[in-house]
Amino acid sequence: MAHVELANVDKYYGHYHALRGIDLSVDKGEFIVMVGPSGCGKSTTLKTIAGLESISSGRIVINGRDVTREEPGDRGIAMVFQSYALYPHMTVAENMGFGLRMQKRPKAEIDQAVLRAAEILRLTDQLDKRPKALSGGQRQRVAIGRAITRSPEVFLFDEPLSNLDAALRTQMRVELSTLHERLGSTMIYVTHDQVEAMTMASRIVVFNKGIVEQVGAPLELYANPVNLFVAGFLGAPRMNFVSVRLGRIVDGTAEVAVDGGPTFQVPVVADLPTMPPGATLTLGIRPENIVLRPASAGTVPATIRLVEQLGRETILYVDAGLLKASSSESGTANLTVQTAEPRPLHTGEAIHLSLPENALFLFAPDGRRISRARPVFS
Ligand SMILES: Nc1ncnc2c1ncn2[C@@H]1O[C@H](COP(=O)(O)OP(=O)(O)OP(=O)(O)O)[C@@H](O)[C@H]1O
Repeated sequence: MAHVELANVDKYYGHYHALRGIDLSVDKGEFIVMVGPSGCGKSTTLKTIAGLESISSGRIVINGRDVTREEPGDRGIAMVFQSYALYPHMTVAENMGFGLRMQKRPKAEIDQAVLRAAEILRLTDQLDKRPKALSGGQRQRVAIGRAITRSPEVFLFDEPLSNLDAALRTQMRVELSTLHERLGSTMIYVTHDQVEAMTMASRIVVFNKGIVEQVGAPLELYANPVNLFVAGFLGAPRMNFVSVRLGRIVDGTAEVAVDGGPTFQVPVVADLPTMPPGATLTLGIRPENIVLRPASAGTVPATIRLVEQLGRETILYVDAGLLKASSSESGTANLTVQTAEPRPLHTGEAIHLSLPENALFLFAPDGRRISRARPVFS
C-alpha cells in the first residue's frame, strides 16, 4: 500500500500542453478512477506516475519519496494495459512469473508468487496453458496476475476491460473490486466506462483538457457537481441543460424563467446576487428526475420523438418546444426523459412533463454551479 501524490504536474508534448498543473493526492489503499473525454490527459497522467513519460515540471511522490526522476522499475508500481500483450509462446505460469524472472529472483520465490496470484485470480487450472487457449477474460486475468506477482505498492490500470464483451466486463468489474478488497493495494484506474467509475471507485477524478475539474466519491460528484462539465459528464443518459433568464432573488431563492415558458424557484449560493437580472443561466435536470404528469399548470407540453424501451425503464427523447435545451442527443428532440412509466409510450405521442424544483441544478454563465449543494442521499 502506498500514498501517491502529484504536485503541480505539467506535461508538454512539444508545444502541446497535455497536463496543466495537476494536483492529486491518492490515499493508501484507495481505488481512484480517472475519467474524462478522449484526449483529456488520463493516460498521460497514469504514464507519468509509472515513469513511462517524463514530466515537464512538478513532482511525483510515492510514500513520501520523490520519484520524479526515478526509472519505472524503481517506483514500486505495476501497470495493466487494455491490450494484455501476453507472450504467446509462454505458458500462463511463465507469463505471470516473467517480471520476477527478469529480476533474477530464485525459482522457489517465483513459483510461490505465481501460485498465490493464480489462486487469487482463479487461474490455478490454467497454469500450463498457452494464452491462445484462454478466453478474453482469462487472458486479462493473466495480465493482472503478472502485475500481482511483483507485489507492487501501486497498481495502475489503463482501460483494462475495454476489449472484453459486456458480460465479461461486468464479471471482471466485480473481480477487480474483490481483488482490491483482498490485496488492499492502492489502485489508480483509467476508464471510459461510467459504470466502472461509479461502481469501483472510492473516489473519481474528472479530467478535462489537461486539468482536474473535480475529485470526489462517486455519489458526491453525481449529486454535487461543481460545474456544467462534471454535471454533463457523469450520468447516462446525461443531464439536460436548458437556457433560462435570471429574475428576482428573494431570501436565497432565485426565480429563473424559460423564455415564454415556465418559471422556477431555485435555492442559490451567496454570490449569485452579483449577477445582473436578465443574465442567461443554465438550468440542469437529470433525465430520471423529469416526471410524466397529466396536463396542468406548471407542466410543460412535449412530443415524444423516440422511445427506447429497456425493460425496467424507458428512455424518451422528446421535443419540449418551450425549453430551449442544448443537450440534444437525437434529431429534433431536445430533452431526454428516463421513466419507469408502466404504460406503453409511442413516438408522436403528446405528453406533459413536470420538472421538480428540488431536482434542478443552476449554472452561471462561466459554468460554475450556483444552486445550493444537494444532499447525497435525498
Ligand atoms: N506521445 C505523444 N506525443 C504527442 N502528443 C501526445 C502524445 N501522447 C498523448 N498526446 C496528446 O496528449 C493529449 C492527452 O493524451 P492522453 O492519451 O493522455 O489522453 P486520454 O485522456 O488518455 O485519452 P483517451 O481516452 O482517448 O485514451 C492528447 O491530446 C494526445 O493527442
